[in-house]
Amino acid sequence: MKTALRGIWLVVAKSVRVSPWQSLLCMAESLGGVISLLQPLYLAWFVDGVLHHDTGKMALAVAAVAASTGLSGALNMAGCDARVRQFERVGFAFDTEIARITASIPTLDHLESSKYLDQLQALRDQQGALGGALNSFLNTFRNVVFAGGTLVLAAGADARLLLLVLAGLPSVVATRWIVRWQARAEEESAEPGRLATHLLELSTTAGPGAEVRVFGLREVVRARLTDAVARWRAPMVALARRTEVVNAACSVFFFGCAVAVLAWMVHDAIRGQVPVATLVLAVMLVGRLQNTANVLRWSIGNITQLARTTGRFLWLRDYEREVREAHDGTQAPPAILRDGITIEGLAYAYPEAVEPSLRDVSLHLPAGSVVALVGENGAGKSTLVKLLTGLYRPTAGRVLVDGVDLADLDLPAWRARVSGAFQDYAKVEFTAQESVGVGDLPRVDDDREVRRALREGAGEDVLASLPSGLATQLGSSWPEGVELSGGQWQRLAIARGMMRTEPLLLVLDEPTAALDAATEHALFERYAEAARAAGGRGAVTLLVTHRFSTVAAADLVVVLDGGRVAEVGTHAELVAARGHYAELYELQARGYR
Ligand SMILES: Nc1ncnc2c1ncn2[C@@H]1O[C@H](COP(=O)(O)OP(=O)(O)OP(=O)(O)O)[C@@H](O)[C@H]1O
Repeated sequence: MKTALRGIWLVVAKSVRVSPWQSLLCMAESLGGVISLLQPLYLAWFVDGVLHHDTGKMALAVAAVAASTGLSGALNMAGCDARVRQFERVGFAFDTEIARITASIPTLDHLESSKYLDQLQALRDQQGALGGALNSFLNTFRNVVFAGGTLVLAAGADARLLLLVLAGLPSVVATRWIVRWQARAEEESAEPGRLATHLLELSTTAGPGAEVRVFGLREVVRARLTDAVARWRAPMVALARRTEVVNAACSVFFFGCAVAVLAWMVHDAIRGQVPVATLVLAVMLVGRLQNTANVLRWSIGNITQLARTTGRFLWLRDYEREVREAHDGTQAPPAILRDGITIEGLAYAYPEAVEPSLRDVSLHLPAGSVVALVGENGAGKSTLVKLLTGLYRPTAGRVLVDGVDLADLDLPAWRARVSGAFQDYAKVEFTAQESVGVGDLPRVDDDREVRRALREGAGEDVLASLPSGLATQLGSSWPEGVELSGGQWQRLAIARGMMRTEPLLLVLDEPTAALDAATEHALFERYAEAARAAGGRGAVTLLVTHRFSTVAAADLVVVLDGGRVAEVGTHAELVAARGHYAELYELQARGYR
């Protein structure tokens, strides 16, 4: 109930914010409903006038029917029109807000959890549904007003008619089941729905298209897609079938009761105990009373649906607030690093993961140092990088920036002092200038800076190959857009990471995997030189790589193994120690001989 009230308040407040005047006009429909409510009464007056040869009463009844029909028709039309318009505008306002909230959640954890992804999928699947929630509320409001009026009219005509309200109760109870089935069906559909979207992407986008064809996966993908779509639709189809059966049973029960009550009243009318006008009114009201039962049913259904839809939105909003509050640090990051970054007992487990991916990691990354992070696939390197950049919240332990806990720092301000290139780099399909320039938004239009970043990020060749230079639109799906190779996209991502000139933490998480070993080595040497030259700022440069030739140039090498720190030292120290690092280094060196 509390969720439903919160949901109603949410949609009504949004509607008023979008347009107070249209919101008011939407209510005109309910007023029209109230006016038309009294029509059976006018008909009863008319019948009474006929029976008692009272032309005045007949004329009054006709005038009342004509006036109420005209007025309620006009109000209905105006209200309905306003409602349709308002419903779209409110839906759009909510969809925009969902996009804003999703993008502004400062961490990435929610995008790694299937529970959160299912909720987001349900919100995305039901695009415009929050506008529909306003519609549901307005319908419910109109229906409840109408139902209440009908009940008053029925009670005034003959109390036995109220028995028909009881006859409608099974359908009200059934609605609660239907709503529950509906919720379960939506939940059951969410995961296969995501799978179907993923498979559709696999079979219709160019990127995975090559592997799908080379490995002959078309049939497998098609079969899985058919299965996923079937699993996606099946709960809904089953729900529709069950709902129809239950509804039909409820209608049969109601009409059985209605026939019995009317027969009872006819019996009394024959004996002169019930006036004919009342009988006419009763016949007219039977349909409306069934409607009243349906209305109550729909209202429960509508409000529960509204509560569920708005509940997902409120969940998203609350989640964003919760994440923001968990990162409520306000301290500004230091202008320069003096001590460096200290990691104390850090652990991280991905949402729903059984085992933590990082545990008990303690390290000191001295100010001004170039640190190489190595380890086999799945050792936890990228996870550590994301914790240092504040993209994940540690499960345990902390990260200290010059002695200040990262949790106490203002997260956006810390992010503004972090730069780099990531393993899952983004293909930003803007112009080349913007694609690189967004690495430092205030200087996105500064083409000298963009060219410098391209130079430092080994992206000059890419620029030279673009037909309109920095003005070239990237991405073949856009008009005159140019597609780039994987390595070219990656170089642009590296250049983007070079846009900020004063980072305190520069992260290079395997940004060079698509480059040859010599280019990677040269690039890293350049980073290391630049980092040492900028030693006054104390920036820490963190390079994640699998190439040991590159690692040798680092001041400090950290070896991760199974989520723990296995070794720490300089390249020379670790080779001399003849441990895991020396073994991996020797293996790779042998490969090059
Ligand atoms: N989104 C995720 N959800 C659950 N587990 C994850 C997720 N991402 C990574 N992991 C797990 O965390 C562990 C560490 O992964 P991480 O990506 O940090 O390794 P890595 O050392 O960077 O590997 P690679 O060299 O392959 O990039 C792995 O066991 C991986 O399965």
